[in-house]
Amino acid sequence: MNSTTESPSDAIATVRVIPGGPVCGSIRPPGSKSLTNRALLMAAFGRGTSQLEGALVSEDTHVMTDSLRKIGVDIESQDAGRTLVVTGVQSAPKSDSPFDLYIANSGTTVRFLTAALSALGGNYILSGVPRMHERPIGDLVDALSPVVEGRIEAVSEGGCPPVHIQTSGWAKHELSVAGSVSSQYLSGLMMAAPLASRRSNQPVTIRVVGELVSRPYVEMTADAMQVFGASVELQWPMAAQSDVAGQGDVLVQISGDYDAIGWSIEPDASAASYFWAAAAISGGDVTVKGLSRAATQGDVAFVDVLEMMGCQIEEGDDSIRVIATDLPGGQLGGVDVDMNAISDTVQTLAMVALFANSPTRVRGVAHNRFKETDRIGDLACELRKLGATIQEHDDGMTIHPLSEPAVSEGNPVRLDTYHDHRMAMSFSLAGLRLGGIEIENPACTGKTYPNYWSDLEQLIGRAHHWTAE
Ligand SMILES: O=C(O)C1=C[C@@H](OP(=O)(O)O)[C@@H](O)[C@H](O)C1
Ligand SMILES: C=C(OP(=O)(O)O)C(=O)O
Repeated sequence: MNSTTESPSDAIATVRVIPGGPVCGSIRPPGSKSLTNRALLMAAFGRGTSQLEGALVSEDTHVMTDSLRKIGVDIESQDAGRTLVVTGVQSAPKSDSPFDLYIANSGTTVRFLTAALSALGGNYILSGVPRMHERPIGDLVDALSPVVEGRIEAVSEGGCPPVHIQTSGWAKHELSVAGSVSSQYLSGLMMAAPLASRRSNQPVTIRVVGELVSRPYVEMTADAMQVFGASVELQWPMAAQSDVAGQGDVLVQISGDYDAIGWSIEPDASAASYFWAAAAISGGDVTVKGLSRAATQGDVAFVDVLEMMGCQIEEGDDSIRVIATDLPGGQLGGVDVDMNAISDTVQTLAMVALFANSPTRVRGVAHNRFKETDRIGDLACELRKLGATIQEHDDGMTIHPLSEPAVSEGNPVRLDTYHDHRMAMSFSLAGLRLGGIEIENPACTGKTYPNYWSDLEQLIGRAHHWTAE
């Protein structure tokens, strides 16, 4: 076993975070994945040249930029990719054969591109890693099939990628989509709408049939579209109407087009959750810079959950600080919380919950089973390896305080990450308190946070232990 401060490459087999005292300090996470991929898409099809500052450089944004470049969008990269200068295209790229676009395991990329390219027109095949070919996109394809001039198909079993698109755009301007599996379908359709309006000169109306998960991401889409100059009217059903057929539906009306803009992208709030949780778990005090409660990203609400558990939250002009040095009764309390709106932070919360003095019930996240991995079943399986008692529910889980850990420095336990960046980053938090946690394939954080391990080392002030293959 060796100790180094370098970020892991694929040759690194495991990482161990060395437990220690309170984590105190401040950090600015890299740019938001969700905002970077939205901004790239709208700039790519906007009128003129946009400049995006503070962009995320990671696998999920690489596959978006690579795909856009492949179809003729000019993207100039400056400052190691953190500044992107994007010149938009307005018409379908010409090619005799389909454009083969590789989207790895990026949900935003495949869902946003599927909708946008079907509206732009052209011939494309979008494919990714094996897990991507198990992640549903059928509801989006079903929404587009009656609307496109041409054909669109998700060819893997159960309506999953690869996606084959051959269209000359949308022939209609009214669509219905289901939103119970992912909000990215609706976000994709919303962002594609201005491309369709260009041809028809008509506003586009989208109706969401039934439940819609991850609402803040749809609000983020609407906000970002407006920044780029499109007009978006989002109507949320009143609670009292939601039992009446057809009247409980979310309705979106979109008109206008995308202009070229200069835009500064917020730091990633889901990434920030690990640092806020590090304070909570270790009895520390951590400030995340560049985010406030007014951020466009719903995941800043993770600090509200930590507040319910007993942490103190302090908001600065451009920062949020989590203080856990003086918890009531000296301990975190368990919570019963609906995380439908902030589902990417469930794994983070699960780690904090292990160190609370009462159980934590997470509700409303059945859609977490369709992400990079089954983030309910697989998470429960790994937590049990640590000796935790976990109850799995259809819509979430109950995490009991870890009274007798089955892991220690002398009795190490290897945790699988399932190629899920959020598994790896979350497990590092348990490592702040428990010796012997070996996290397999730490390089998988590259999906959204390639420098996670070195940033964590810097914040906690001690090096991790790495083992090579
Ligand atoms: O629109 C987005 O940028 C995202 C929406 C969420 O997905 P779901 O809508 O599938 O929950 C989230 O989990 C994902 O990381 C990013
Ligand atoms: C669910 C996630 O990503 P995506 O759906 O964009 O692949 C995530 O980043 O946690």
